[in-house]
Amino acid sequence: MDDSTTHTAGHAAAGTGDHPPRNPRPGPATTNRTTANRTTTKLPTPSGPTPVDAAIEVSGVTKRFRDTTALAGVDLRVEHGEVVGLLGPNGAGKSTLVAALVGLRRPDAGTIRVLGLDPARDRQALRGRVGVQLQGAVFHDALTVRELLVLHIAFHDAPYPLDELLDLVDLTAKAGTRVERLSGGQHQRLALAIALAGRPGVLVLDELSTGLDPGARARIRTRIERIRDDGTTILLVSHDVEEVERLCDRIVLLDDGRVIADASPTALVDACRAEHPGVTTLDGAFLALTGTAPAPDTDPEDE
Ligand SMILES: Nc1ncnc2c1ncn2[C@@H]1O[C@H](COP(=O)(O)OP(=O)(O)OP(=O)(O)O)[C@@H](O)[C@H]1O
Repeated sequence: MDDSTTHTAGHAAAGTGDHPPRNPRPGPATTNRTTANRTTTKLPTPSGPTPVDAAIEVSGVTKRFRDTTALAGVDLRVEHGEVVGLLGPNGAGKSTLVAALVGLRRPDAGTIRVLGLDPARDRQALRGRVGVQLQGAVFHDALTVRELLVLHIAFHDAPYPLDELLDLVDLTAKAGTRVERLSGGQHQRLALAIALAGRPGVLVLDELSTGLDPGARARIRTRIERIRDDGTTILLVSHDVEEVERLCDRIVLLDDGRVIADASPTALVDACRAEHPGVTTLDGAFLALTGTAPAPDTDPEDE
């Protein structure tokens, strides 16, 4: 995937209307879940009056790859300024959904609107208004970090100054290093810098801190908190339940290409506990709801 598709140019700084203050939607409702091999679970889902124009609106989206259904009718709404975590087991459809959200894949059916635009059709118009950090992004290896960031900064109307951007992702000391010489974690932070360069109103982060050491992870999370508190809408795709719990207002749980839960972290655990009394943590709720909990240890002497 090239840089231009991985990351965006343009503008949308704070105060342009793309990201008013954070405004998570309160209030319980229910979502039913039925699968052939698991119990039906009722979970709270946000409710209440919905504004006309959300930052991200996904409606009835399906995507098939030959005999695999990656997305099977996904509905998702992310309000302006909301921070939503997208969780799900391997193969749940998270990356496929992200690819559709950033215009890299067209759904077979359903509609997607990001800031009111169709990401597949209106990619140019969304450049700079949506920042995207994808797993495994590929950049121009021969450029230095500074050169690459200067290039991306030039795409935007109201970008971060270079020094601020480098500091934001802890790469000041690596500004003169060629991209090919970066470690995996440094490369990941460079991808984040590129996603952030134009101060986007909507940020899609796919595995924000995968591959980062604990110190780098903590620093990046603190910085994302700052960006979140400025009112940026964030969709955070992650396997890291702790990270999602810390950063997100709401969690959308995807399994087998379907949304099986949509609730605040606390509401999700509480609702899950009603059917799985042992569940006390988000980790536990994830395992119970997705049916991925390991089988209890069996004592051979019992057999
Ligand atoms: N290009 C493709 N061709 C065929 N099948 C695909 C393709 N991309 C994804 N799939 C399939 O679609 C399903 C969803 O994959 P996807 O990568 O979206 O899941 P994911 O939730 O991101 O998984 P992970 O957590 O492992 O990254 C999987 O069954 C996967 O094998």
